[in-house]
Amino acid sequence: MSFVLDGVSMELSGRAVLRDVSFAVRPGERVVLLGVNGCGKTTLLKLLDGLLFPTAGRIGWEGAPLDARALDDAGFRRRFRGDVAFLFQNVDAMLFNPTVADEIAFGPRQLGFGDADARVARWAERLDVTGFLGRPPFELSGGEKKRVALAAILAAGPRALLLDEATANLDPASAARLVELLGELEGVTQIYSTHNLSVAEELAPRAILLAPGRAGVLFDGPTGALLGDDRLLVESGLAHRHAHRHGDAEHAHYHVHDAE
Ligand SMILES: Nc1ncnc2c1ncn2[C@@H]1O[C@H](COP(=O)(O)OP(=O)(O)OP(=O)(O)O)[C@@H](O)[C@H]1O
Repeated sequence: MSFVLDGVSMELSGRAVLRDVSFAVRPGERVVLLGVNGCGKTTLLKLLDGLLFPTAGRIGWEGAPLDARALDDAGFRRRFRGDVAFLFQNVDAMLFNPTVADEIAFGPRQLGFGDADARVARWAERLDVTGFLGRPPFELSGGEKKRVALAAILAAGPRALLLDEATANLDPASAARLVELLGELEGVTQIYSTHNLSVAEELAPRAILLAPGRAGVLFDGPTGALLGDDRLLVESGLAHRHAHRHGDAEHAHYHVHDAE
């Protein structure tokens, strides 16, 4: 699945959240959107999911405009919603079935897949939620809910994934397993948002850096190159330069804020 943003700006309640952002994502590509809280990562993912429409500029999906008119068309909407899945930062908004098993089966059933039960078993196992299948999603922990929501999304076989802070509130082992699993999804276009620099390079080889109030993107290129660029990380607010003295010598350190 390909996506194109061309000069996209977004205002929310009269405030400029994104200004003149342009980039293209190729089919099967993996990209991580990086930036401090409030720089517009979630807004950008919502634009790519057709949940919001830009104030200026254009968004394309698979070579066609992604706008309100396109999504008014039932055929386009069915294709788009069948192919593109969004993991919300707040997964509570996504879980509404009486049991975890029903939650994971919901998408495959809606799409008329005959193998819904097999999909539930497969994705529950891969996301390590088999032990919760009979329980109501609302009583699970935050990290458990996130794994259930992802199993539910993946069971429906999306071809593009928009993941808002996918590893936030997962313990280190669960986060590592998730990153590994996402890396195994061949041919699925994946766009992540995170402010966690320590997972960025494992999530995607390409990073796009946003900063609040800045036009365009600060960086678009190899994730490793961004992580090695202290000046840019400081400029974006993801790291800060801290100078202090030992006797006559001054030392400068870069501190990276990558706590969840
Ligand atoms: N509905 C809204 N009305 C007005 N302002 C909004 C609305 N939604 C978001 N914003 C503002 O837009 C900016 C970008 O928000 P967004 O959620 O996209 O940031 P983010 O980069 O995902 O942040 P975080 O890392 O905290 O999730 C923030 O300053 C936020 O306050």
